[in-house]
Amino acid sequence: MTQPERTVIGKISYTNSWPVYHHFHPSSLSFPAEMVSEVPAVLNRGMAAGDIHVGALSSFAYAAASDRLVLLPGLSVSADGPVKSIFLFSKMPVHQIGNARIAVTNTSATSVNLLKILMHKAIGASPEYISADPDLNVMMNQGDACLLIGDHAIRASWQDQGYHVTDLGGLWKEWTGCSMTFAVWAVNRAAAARNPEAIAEIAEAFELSKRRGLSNLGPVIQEACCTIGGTTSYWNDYFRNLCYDFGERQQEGLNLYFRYAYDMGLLPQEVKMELWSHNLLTRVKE
Ligand SMILES: C=C(O[C@@H]1C=C(C(=O)O)C=C[C@H]1O)C(=O)O
Repeated sequence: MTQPERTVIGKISYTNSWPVYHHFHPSSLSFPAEMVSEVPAVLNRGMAAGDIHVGALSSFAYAAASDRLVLLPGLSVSADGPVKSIFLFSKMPVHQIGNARIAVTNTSATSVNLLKILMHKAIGASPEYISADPDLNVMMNQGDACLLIGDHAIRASWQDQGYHVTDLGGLWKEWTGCSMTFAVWAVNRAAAARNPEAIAEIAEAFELSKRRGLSNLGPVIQEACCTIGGTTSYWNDYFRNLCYDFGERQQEGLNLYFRYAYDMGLLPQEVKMELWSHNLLTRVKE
């Protein structure tokens, strides 16, 4: 007898996604599944290659692989203003960056491209970008500014080094008036076609986990305090500031980001977002 295929589910290792994953247990699913917890760049590669079948990834990476992926509805990591964990640290004020060198974290896709859009279109700067491991001190030795995301950005923001600190979610909101979506949940089209029942079960389990996680953030906050540090009130503010839905407001902001990314040649094709639902694909309103 052939072994049933194991469904591989991706999890963003950064705390920002924890409220959606806290009550999600692959062992409770009715079929064999395993979860891989990684930084976004690793999940992005796995989802594009088809090695990871379903889960969270950078919204930019979804767009780049949208011929192979469809979105799971109702899930994202978004912010309508400052995101509090995606920071540009710079030796000069952000509007004076000019053609300075910026070291960007190699763990991100969405924020690196958001930075390029903001620098070019909002600030009129033409910096040089180099990709680097996420380490504030090493990056600041390599350049005049650096971009960090997730827990690396949070930890770096706690060390006061006298740098200018710019929140990219805040800058995007100031410039466009829009919300920004950093992560989405997606499923591999072929995996969804092969096993729609499994994907339906996973989509429902994520939805339930998100609802439970957000209705009582206590355990997630405790875990964040223990593993990263910081106070209960810090993490309470952090999680409450993020939006985990993917409604019209989030879709509108993400569509605008995709349009700018395409204009600048960062994305090879225009993106028509498609939402998975049981045996049906729905196109997101443009
Ligand atoms: C809010 C954040 O969003 C993350 C940023 C990502 C990116 O830049 O590619 C990917 C996933 C998100 O979870 C963060 O990391 O702080």
